[in-house]
Amino acid sequence: MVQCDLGGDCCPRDPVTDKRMKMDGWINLLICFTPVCICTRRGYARVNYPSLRLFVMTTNYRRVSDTCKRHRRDSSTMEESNCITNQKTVVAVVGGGLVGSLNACFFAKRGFHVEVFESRGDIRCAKKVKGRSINLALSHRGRQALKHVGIEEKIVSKGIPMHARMIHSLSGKQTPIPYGKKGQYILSIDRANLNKELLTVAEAYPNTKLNFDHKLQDWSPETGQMTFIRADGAKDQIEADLIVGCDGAFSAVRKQFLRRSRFNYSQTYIPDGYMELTMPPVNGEFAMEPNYLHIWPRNAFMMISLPNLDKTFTCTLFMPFENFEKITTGDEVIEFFQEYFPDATPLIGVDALKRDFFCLPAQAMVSVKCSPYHIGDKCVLMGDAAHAVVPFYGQGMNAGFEDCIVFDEIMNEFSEDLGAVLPEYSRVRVPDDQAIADLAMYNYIEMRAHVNSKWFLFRKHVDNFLHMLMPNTIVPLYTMVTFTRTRYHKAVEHWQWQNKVINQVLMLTAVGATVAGSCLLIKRRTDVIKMGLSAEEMWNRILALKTF
Ligand SMILES: NC(=O)C1=CN([C@@H]2O[C@H](COP(=O)(O)OP(=O)(O)OC[C@H]3O[C@@H](n4cnc5c(N)ncnc54)[C@H](OP(=O)(O)O)[C@@H]3O)[C@@H](O)[C@H]2O)C=CC1
Ligand SMILES: Nc1ccccc1C(=O)C[C@H](N)C(=O)O
Repeated sequence: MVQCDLGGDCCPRDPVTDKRMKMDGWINLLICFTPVCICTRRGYARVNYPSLRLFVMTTNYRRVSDTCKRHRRDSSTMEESNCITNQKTVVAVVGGGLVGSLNACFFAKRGFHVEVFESRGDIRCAKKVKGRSINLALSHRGRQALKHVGIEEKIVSKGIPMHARMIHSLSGKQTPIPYGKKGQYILSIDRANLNKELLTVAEAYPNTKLNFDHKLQDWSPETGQMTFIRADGAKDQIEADLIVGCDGAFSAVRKQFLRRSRFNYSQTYIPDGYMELTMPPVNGEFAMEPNYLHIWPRNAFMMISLPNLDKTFTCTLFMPFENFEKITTGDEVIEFFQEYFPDATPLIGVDALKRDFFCLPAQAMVSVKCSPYHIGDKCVLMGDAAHAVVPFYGQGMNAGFEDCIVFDEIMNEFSEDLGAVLPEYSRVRVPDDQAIADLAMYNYIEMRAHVNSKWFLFRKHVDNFLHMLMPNTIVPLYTMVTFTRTRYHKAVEHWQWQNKVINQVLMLTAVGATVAGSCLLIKRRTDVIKMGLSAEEMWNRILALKTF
């Protein structure tokens, strides 16, 4: 048994011979460089398999020793043995976005040698971070994952709690609808900052290397060999034991899956697009109440607004593309905003609206479902690469982060046997990710239309009241999804069951009340007549109640 103490033997074993490596790093490097140089003469830098292996072994030797030293200080025997047994496994995480960088931390914690390949440059050095920017809403699942890598508190301290939806009516009246019980909230988070923090945490592991400007072009499921194109057009060929595809909704890793039999795939663009606008601070303060997710629900479309740390709000208008296309001039923009968002118009500013509305065209939103998520013991998809969802539940990132926890839990359960872990991960995770994809579609209708309905608000009160009486039996859907780690598909099943039960109970109560009321009326017919109410007036009063 290899010991992992400072004075003892902490050398990694050669993955092929299983002998302990005590080679001089310099000799190793020399051997490495020979094939690289020959290939460079052909016009591109090609790192072939044996050289990468040797290179990885060299770096492993150094990095794994460091990891072991660190673990020894933590005096965790379990971790020590992990870092020795896993030294052979090279994990390539493709995509250094939110899920990729977090995943790198999970694998690094296990002592694997982790290489992250990201198509962009290092966003920590960029002046402006390109790409989608719909505000993130961090909730329980995402927080649990961040806690696992020790940065929950840091990220939470930079988030803005949103305790409730704030509904803006056409007349400008604002009505809050709490997300859950007192003290329950979601957090408005800056995506770029979170991504930067996660990259920094990943990089701090001595057994992790971040490779920016590496865009995956192709890979082989048989050998695990990947071809990357670098920013200067040069190609790198790299091999890994496990490829983790975290390269987003248009994943290049997933392309290989599409060529295989019995791989299910669907992609749906919704007919609506989104456009982001900024609401600046007023006199250095937030222009509206900051601790809410503001919604202007207009049935067929909506605008939402989430607070940022710089006291601005990011307003996002979600609307069918055809409506966007009807607005072609600055005056039409103002007319549209005055009609549907009169209270927000002066806060965003007429000039800014006229200008910003035409800066970028409305962006599309796609939902991707696929299964399974793995190929043999070689490759697994996570985050948007496995399940891009529309943004309306604010669960895209949380689900992607939870993917990392679920994978980690299964790794424990199956003692890191990738041949068993990967199929189990697909089995467990596919139904949950598909459930949240459907819920995200549903939540658009809830946010833009249902929140206007008195019946919906009444049902919310009923659900909350019953939840208070029977906290384990009746749990509002939003609570299960956002404030617990109830499996998404179980949450949907439970929601459907409790809806049926509550609606039946309400129906019976209504019938009972009507019967009782009618009996009373008949019994006191004379009193009603005395009140001078005609049958028609009675009927009108009943109709007035129906709008409720
Ligand atoms: N609110 C928002 O605007 C956004 C939210 N999110 C949230 O984050 C969640 C999870 O995101 P995640 O799964 O990490 O996906 P992301 O899209 O955030 O990250 C994927 C990363 O992989 C990179 N990439 C893409 N193709 C390749 C390739 N061929 N080779 C190497 N790198 C590649 C992407 O770069 P590039 O972008 O240049 O293609 C990107 O940096 C989403 O579900 C969503 O909810 C994510 C993005 C935006
Ligand atoms: N972050 C988002 C981005 C776009 C659209 C919605 C959200 C939400 O978070 C919605 C929230 N969960 C809600 O149900 O009110």
